[in-house]
Amino acid sequence: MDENRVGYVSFQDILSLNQEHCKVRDRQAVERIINEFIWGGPERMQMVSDFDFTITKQRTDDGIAVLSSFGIFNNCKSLPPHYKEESDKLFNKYRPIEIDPHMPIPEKVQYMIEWWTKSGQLTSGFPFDLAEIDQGAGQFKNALRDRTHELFDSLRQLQIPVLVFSAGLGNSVVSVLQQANILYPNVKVISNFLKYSDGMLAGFQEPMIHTFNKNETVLDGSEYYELVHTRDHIIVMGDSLGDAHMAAGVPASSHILKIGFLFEHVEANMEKYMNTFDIVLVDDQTMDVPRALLGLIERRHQLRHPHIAPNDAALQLSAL
Ligand SMILES: C[n+]1cn([C@@H]2O[C@H](COP(=O)(O)OP(=O)(O)O)[C@@H](O)[C@H]2O)c2nc(N)[nH]c(=O)c21
Ligand SMILES: [Mg+2]
Repeated sequence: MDENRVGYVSFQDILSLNQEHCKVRDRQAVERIINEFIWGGPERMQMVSDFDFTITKQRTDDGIAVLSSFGIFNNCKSLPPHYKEESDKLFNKYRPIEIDPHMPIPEKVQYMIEWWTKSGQLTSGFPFDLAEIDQGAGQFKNALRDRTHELFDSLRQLQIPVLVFSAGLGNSVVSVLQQANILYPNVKVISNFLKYSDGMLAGFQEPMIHTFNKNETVLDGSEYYELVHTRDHIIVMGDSLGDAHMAAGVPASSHILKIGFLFEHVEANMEKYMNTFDIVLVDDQTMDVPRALLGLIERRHQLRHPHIAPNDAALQLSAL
């Protein structure tokens, strides 16, 4: 990408990337990739995002804790008496393994398969009304990052496919997105969905999505893969280190920009986040940075296709 090319955008001109809480290890690399995105246009873009604490906030204005997608389910009133207790036992056993900094990933994978399998077995053999999830999820439709609606509107207008990846419970994810009115046709949720047999819950549908296969390799051969595999400009967003690998499985030549939202134990985590994500946003509860990037892509797109009316004044360069 030639820095002298007309329309080349320099890092220092993108205001949202120059904010104090926006940490970037390699500004030149980020500048280059953003310019690739701008020149490639919306047709080459896709977005891959984690759900829990990436689309939902890590910290809310009113201090109310946001439940994870599994948390929304576990909170449902009609679950059998010992469900929560048993589920907590599994959590207390496997969660430390999941985040153990010393255990090699292949070893962890076995444990994660065990965890999701046992959780599926526990989530079996009793009736359950999905409306309960809707009730629980409804509380969190307003706990999405500020300006999530604007982000999803732009993605829809630019026809950029969005993959929401969650190793959590898909029914909760879909319910929150639906009730927030952002589950547009360009948005696809890949996650674990409840299965029913003879009116009773029967665990989760295949394929199992756990922490370490939560990436585009699970899409192989699917309809969605066909839709996105030529889109080699990818924005990845997540709040956990593992989320940075969600685009694994896309062609090696792809340009991937990784945005990480860091909130807890900022100092202890900073180095790892900086080494893992291209852009680290510290306690940023908005979608302003991804919106700014889309704004640049959209603006160039409009210059090339002037017959397309600007659809969101807030996304013009002057507002970035
Ligand atoms: C099988 N299982 C996995 N988890 C956790 O759910 C998370 C879902 O993974 P995720 O959606 O990829 O990550 P995020 O929540 O960081 O956005 C995993 O990282 C696990 O820690 C689980 N959490 C609960 N409460 N119950 C479960 O059965 C269960
Ligand atoms: Mg998350």
